[in-house]
Amino acid sequence: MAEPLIEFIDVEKSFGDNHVLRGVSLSIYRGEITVIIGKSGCGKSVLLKHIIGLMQQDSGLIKFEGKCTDDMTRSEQRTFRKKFSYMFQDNALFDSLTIFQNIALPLSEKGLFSKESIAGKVNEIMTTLEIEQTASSYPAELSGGMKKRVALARALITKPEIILFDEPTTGLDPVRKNKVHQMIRDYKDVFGFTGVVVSHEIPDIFEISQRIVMIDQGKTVIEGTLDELVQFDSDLVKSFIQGHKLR
Ligand SMILES: Nc1ncnc2c1ncn2[C@@H]1O[C@H](COP(=O)(O)OP(=O)(O)OP(=O)(O)O)[C@@H](O)[C@H]1O
Repeated sequence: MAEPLIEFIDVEKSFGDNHVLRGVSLSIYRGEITVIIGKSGCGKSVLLKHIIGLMQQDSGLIKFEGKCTDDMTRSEQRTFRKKFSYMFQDNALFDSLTIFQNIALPLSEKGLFSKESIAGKVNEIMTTLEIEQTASSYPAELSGGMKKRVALARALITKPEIILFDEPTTGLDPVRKNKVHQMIRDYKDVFGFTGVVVSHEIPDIFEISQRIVMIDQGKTVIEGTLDELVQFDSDLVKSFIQGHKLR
């Protein structure tokens, strides 16, 4: 099998007495969508934050393309992390910017595009996500579902190589939820990005993922394809894939 793009080996993380990650090992492969599932509070968001460098593990190794992050210079880590885009669970939109400006921000920060080119890209993605009518609104004026789509547009606008999605469809109605899943799949087919998705949308999310990682009690219970998961003889795994949302 190909070398993982991102690899966790026995990663541990505690917050005071709260031992959240107790030895998480997993592999993320290039061009695949990997979904991370597990009970609420088991450490899925914490895991994503380790990938993007917002948190540092207490022990264990995190590798990017075979190289330990601990052995990288800060500049090497920055270079790798520039390939990432992150869609936060709380959307993390800037309240003082309009929706248009929020979506345009990652492009204008790069300083590589003309105003016209940025406007074209932003308008295109807003149309695809059916939020074009919100361009001059502010985040506080939008519903939760609309804010999700704005955050999704902002994560996709730079066409990043790796996108981390933290519950991209929470709070959306079933039609919009399917649309977002479909969009993630379509974008992956067109741009070939690598996706890591934390989701409670089981089993719907399995339709767009090639690899599933399940975390329980701070450890990886299983990782593999849906077929491999189905074969796995564990009541916990079975109840998850049968659609129980163990919240
Ligand atoms: N910055 C932090 N400081 C202290 N504790 C934290 C911090 N971030 C997360 N935690 C704790 O880590 C645990 C795991 O949180 P996390 O948000 O990763 O769970 P999750 O699996 O993503 O949950 P959910 O499915 O509900 O979003 C929780 O007990 C949380 O309180």
